[in-house]
Amino acid sequence: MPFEPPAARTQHRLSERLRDGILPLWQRQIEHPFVIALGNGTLPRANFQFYILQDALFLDELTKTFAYATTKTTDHEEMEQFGKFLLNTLLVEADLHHRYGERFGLSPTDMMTTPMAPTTYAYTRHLLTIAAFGTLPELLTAILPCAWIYAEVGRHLIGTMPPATDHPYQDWLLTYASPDFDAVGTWIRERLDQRAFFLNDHEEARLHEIFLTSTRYEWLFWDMAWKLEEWP
Ligand SMILES: Cc1ncc(C[n+]2csc(CCO)c2C)c(N)n1
Repeated sequence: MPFEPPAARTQHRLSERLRDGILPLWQRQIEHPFVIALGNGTLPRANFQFYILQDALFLDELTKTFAYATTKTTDHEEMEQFGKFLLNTLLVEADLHHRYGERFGLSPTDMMTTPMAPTTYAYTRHLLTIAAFGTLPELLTAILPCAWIYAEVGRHLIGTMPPATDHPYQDWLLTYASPDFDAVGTWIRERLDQRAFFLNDHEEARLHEIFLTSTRYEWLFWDMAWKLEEWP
């Protein structure tokens, strides 16, 4: 059933209306057993390895959504920012993956020849379809949960239990709890909120649907790595 936004626009900011419309699902991200085990360091290495391999494939496609974003604006500041996100996604994440790849004895070829699991495939098709055919507000909405949820998960995990120096996933936790990473989500929210003024109810309803779908896929991504998802 399509998502029904609340009739009254009680929240001033569109980004807050989007999140408040699906708060229970939002909360369930930090309650997922994969996230809890990642935070307390008990996550089995096989699950983390599966996650890192799938995430490397995911990030390659996310990079392409930023490339599409530059074609949907004439504002130079936005074009510059999308270019920075594109490069940053490639560099920072490649570095994180490279380090874990080395630790787990995985070569870049191992990483790139791993097939996408069903959820990685479905989530990236969702993002790329909107990136190719959608408007800029639709694209910003599609990528917002990915930036926002990771910043919240990072902050939550570091806040509840600062990782010991021998924590196996310390790099991952510090990357996503860093203010630099939080700035990505903040910038996307600001841009989206600025554009919200020009959207009619129908267009806003479409954004609620897109936001819900991306948030569902973020939850499914943890779940995929927890269950080591396979194709039938
Ligand atoms: C499934 C999945 N979702 C979100 C992120 C977090 N993330 C990594 S790079 C980037 C964009 C800005 O560089 C974001 C949001 C992830 N790693 N994997």
